[in-house]
Amino acid sequence: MSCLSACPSTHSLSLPLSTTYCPATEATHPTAQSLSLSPDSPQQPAMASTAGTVSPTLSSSHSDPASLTSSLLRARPYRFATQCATVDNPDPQHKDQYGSSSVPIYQTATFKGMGGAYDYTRSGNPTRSHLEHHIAKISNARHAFAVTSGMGALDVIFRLLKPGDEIIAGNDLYGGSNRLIGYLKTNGGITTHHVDTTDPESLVPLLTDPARKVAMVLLESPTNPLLQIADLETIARLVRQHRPEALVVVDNTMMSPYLCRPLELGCDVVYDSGTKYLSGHHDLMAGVITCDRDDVAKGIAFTINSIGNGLSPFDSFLLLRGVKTLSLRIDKQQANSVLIAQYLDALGFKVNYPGLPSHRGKAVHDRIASGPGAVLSFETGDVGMSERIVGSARLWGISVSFGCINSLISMPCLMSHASIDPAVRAARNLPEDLIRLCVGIEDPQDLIDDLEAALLEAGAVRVVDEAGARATLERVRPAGEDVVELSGLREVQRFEAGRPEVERVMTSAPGKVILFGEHAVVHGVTAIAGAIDLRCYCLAEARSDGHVSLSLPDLGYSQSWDLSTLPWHLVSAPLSSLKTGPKPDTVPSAELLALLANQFVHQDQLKAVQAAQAFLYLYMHLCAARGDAARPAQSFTIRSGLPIGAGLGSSAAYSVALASALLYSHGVLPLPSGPGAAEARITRTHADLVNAHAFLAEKVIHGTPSGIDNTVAALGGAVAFRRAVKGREGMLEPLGPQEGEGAGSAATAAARGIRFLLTDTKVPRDTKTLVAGVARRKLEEPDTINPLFDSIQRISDRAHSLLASSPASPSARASQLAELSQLVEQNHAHLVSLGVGHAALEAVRSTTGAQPWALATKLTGAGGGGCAVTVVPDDFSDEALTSLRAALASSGFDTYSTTVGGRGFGIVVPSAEGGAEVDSAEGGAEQTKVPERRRFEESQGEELARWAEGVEGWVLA
Ligand SMILES: N[C@@H](CCSC[C@H](N)C(=O)O)C(=O)O
Repeated sequence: MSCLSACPSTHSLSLPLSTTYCPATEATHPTAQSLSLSPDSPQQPAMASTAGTVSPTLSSSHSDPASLTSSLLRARPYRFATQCATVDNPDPQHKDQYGSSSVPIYQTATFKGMGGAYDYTRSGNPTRSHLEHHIAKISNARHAFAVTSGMGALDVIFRLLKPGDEIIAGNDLYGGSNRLIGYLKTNGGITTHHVDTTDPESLVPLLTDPARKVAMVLLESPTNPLLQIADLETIARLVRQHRPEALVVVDNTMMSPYLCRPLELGCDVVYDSGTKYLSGHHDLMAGVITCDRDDVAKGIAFTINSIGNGLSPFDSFLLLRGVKTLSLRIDKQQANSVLIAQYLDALGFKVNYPGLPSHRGKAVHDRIASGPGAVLSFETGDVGMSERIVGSARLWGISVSFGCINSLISMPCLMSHASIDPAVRAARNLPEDLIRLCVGIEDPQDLIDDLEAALLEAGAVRVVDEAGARATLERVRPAGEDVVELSGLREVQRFEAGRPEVERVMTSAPGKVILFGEHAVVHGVTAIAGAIDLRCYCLAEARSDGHVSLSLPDLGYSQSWDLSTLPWHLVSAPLSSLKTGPKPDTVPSAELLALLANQFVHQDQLKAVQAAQAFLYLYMHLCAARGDAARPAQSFTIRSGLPIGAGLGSSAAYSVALASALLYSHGVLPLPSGPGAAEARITRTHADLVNAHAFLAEKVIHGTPSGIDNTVAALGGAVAFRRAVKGREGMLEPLGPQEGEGAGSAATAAARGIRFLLTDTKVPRDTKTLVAGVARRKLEEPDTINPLFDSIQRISDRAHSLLASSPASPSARASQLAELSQLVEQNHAHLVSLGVGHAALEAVRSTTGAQPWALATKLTGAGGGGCAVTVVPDDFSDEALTSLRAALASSGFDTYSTTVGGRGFGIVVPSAEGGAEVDSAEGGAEQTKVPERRRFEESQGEELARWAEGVEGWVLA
């Protein structure tokens, strides 16, 4: 396929410096293998989708299934990793006469003859052209240029400016860029205004001031070294609106084209230091520039030829080789970074990393990029301590730069940002004690071990308990920080721990299954989810020792806190009304979350730490909202009858069970009552209050959850949910109980009572990557993906009306289930086409779809592994279900039989003659009787549900 010859501004002698890339023609697979292959073309060009399967509906309805399947496979553009690995420059001028597998190094200064493509390597070189073509391809850019360093790239870009022009740049930016900006001011008559680029509005006064000659906006996101986030998309829009002639230029080095492609967000020019992630091995210096505008490209090409800083043939070869493994390296470096950021965060350091839920810019970053990257920074509070940590590290190399496969540690103020005047650093709030970590591909445990040794040797942490596999550490806080804590402590010591209103409360909440619309829901399509009858259980009990504790036996976690040591001063102002709970747009306080993170000794258990953080946040929030000085001393034990982290809403079930236990035990909600205990009801208003609190807990755990999971867990039934996107309002419509019916009393949804079989493939998946992959395909292949979303919307709409109706007869019910089964099959086929299938899910489908069972199954949730959901018709016998479960178990899958659309959260209402009580309750009036407590704490899976059924007095929403 000859992309370049098809493009109007083909590589030519007059413009030999850059390669013009034509994404429309080359984004898809190359043509069949032939002798004219260019170097590095894949030997197996038909790389299948992730799932490797195509909708059975599509293939079976076509007269020639093989050819349709084949053409569908061929029509798909390669994914990013494949694009990186396949160097495929189809320009006939670049074909190698020997078919070399890698691009040769044209180590020559001159080329013989006249009128050829090349004459002089300063002006152009085939090895560099190959590299530039490749960079343009993976950046989805029309033009790309390779120069001798990242700063060389910025210099070339700055030469698009004229004396008198003005630049807007960030407060936090790389020291080398700042130095060049200073040079421009002194020698080029070009001035720069530094603003807070985390707030797009801060640019508007300069953009709209007619006296200002703003010709360029220079952005980094995340910034170097504070990892702050600039909303590139919004800023580009504001610049386009107010100053259309100005260029938006982005230093994308931290992200690379793998994680962020600013041209797609509306920016004009993007540059990367190729020294870093693109090459990956710190064995060359390079810079790359990409842009779409032909006039800008022409100016850049002119400068590079004039000053002669085009990348040398040998470095072009090395960089091309490095790019091939870009996504592979970043995936590993990023995964390591997340662990290291969590480790430092849990120790109580102030960590700057957009992969942490508490990062201020996380929501914006998640919108404009597909991963947090592999650079993070943290503060110790003391310059000397930071110097000792850096000096004590061994595996972490002390070095400037980042993006290398080896992990590096540095102090920006002494190294990469030393060229910024200390007074300017102080004015721009760049902490002198900041340590920057650039994470490599080593084993993360070795990295953490080395860091931990350095922290210990530097006196930044101390051991508080050496028992167990890993010592428990505590951060040693510099003197300045103690003052803050002490003032908090003085304040809280005025209060005494009290007792809860209800001495013992037991609650539960269901998990959920997404029946239709997963993935598409992210893009504004309706999703349908329903409550399942696997539940989470919470037991809250009074204690009298001034502590609050949390025990999560399923995660092997237990911790208690002295109430007087919690940072109460940060929640002294109530965050919400007790009547309505936290508002839907309440954002958890990053400051409080950061301080709460100091409270955990088990930093290595991410899920448990997140759950505990949500617990403390909710507990403290409720105490503050009650305005009650007496903070009740309580212990909470929470068990999960749901598989954790399998996409069945275990965290929402946890949040709802916890929120309801807190609200009832603190007396915010009265215990449900009715004319007699049997008629006790939970009202919709009370369920909404539980839901509002649970949503806050979900935000603490997940950052920006949609709210669908906690709503299903609180209210039960089924819901139709649509996100608000592109100015269209969102929707969260319960398909089950309505106000006045008792939150969960009426069987209005046909979903109630429909049996489903859930199968956990136990294949771990990375939801975020799968979601990002679909989003990327939507951008790259709108003509393929948008029709799939439209079809999923039609499926959800149909399911919505089916589930909202109540079939009048058994035959109507049978037809309803038959139609639901068809929708399940169709939705699954679309999900596979979106690329989120997995062989294990297909194995489940082939078992459930085989005779004698012949049931419809789809993946549920993120896909790529995880769980599958199978519709079980009413006439499907228990024996058949047992044999099907046995067949699935023999393939190594876990199965759960459930009904969907059942009841929401529940509470055990105390009764005088309840079940046998086995442990001593401490005083108190009302309390739930808990039979066979050991079974509650120790039984597994369905045995836990059986235990719960034995507890008398459940009232369910
Ligand atoms: N001595 C060099 C420092 C290079 S810093 C390299 C890189 N951009 C980083 O952020 O680490 C200089 O003064 O330029």
